[in-house]
Amino acid sequence: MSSQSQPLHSLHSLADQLSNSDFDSIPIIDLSDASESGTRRQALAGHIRNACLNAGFFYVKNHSVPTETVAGAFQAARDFFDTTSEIKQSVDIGKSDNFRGYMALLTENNVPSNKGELHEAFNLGLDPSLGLAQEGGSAGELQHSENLWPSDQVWKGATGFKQAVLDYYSAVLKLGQVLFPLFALALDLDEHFFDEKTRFPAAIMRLLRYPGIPPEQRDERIPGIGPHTDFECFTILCQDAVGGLQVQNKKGEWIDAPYIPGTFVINIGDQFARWTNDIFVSTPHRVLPPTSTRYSIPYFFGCDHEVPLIPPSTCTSDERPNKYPEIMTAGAYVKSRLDETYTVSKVAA
Ligand SMILES: O=C(O)CCC(=O)C(=O)O
Ligand SMILES: [Fe+2]
Repeated sequence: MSSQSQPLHSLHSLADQLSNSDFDSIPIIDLSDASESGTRRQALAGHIRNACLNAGFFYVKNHSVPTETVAGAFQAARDFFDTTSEIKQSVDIGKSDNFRGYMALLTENNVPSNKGELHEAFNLGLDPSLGLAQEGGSAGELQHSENLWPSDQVWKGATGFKQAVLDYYSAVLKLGQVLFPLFALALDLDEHFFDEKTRFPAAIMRLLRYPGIPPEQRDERIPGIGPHTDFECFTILCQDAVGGLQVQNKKGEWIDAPYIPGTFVINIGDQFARWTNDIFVSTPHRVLPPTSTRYSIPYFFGCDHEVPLIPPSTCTSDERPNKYPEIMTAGAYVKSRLDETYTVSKVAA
């Protein structure tokens, strides 16, 4: 099906109505109908629309990413973070021009008045070996480039690690490509609206490990990850069963986003909020330091770097003029946000 979608309800009136309501839980959306056409697909897009206009967060089930692929990625994360600091330092983010590689504990800080965050990370982007990355890009934009992989010489698990991580990366990339047309329908756009804009998607993935600490040793200024919004269009997050992720509603209350087996958590990022003239909401979230080691894998999905973030016609009106008249490309926007957040690690590198 490719036709311009029929509006589900008036997008603007629903956006106004939902911006005046609040949420105290996060909806679970069944993606079984993602491959359907007609009314079932429209109904699915309607559920996604309500979630994006209200909480900015939802779970998806029946997403078709194989369980073994997810388990393989978590095992790879455990194996990597359990190696030596020498192996981790061999791929330190300080060696990357592009935010790729390993970040040690406390080197990230979403809230400048804090003292760092209690997680370590391994960052990667669209890997050239997948044959999808675009060369070059304009000055000031985020560039596609090589990832930093540990070599076989320093770690005998290196090849298996890369394979498991890229298997997961490719599977979640496909899920992102299933979601973009549904977001288009949710915005009353032709479902192919994003196709040309996501040929070389800015898809940055992170393996995260939060060490467990006893509650009495928690320092308020050292969160697991401090309150923040994500930068890209949307995030596909897989978390283990430990818990600690919380989402802030409009009243300022922190709502738990617990582990639900077999699901991913999807949340809207600032690029989508800006692009949709704030019809989609990008919601603050944080992770409390867990009492036992926690692993998670966020995957940040953006559009091609050179795409200008101009709100589509369905997102503006006389009553809702464009709030962001300064036109930025997606790549320049994300780079400016990464530069702000990653100052700590660059100084430390
Ligand atoms: O670890 C999590 O559950 C959330 C991570 C997160 O919010 C992020 O990396 O942006
Ligand atoms: Fe986040």
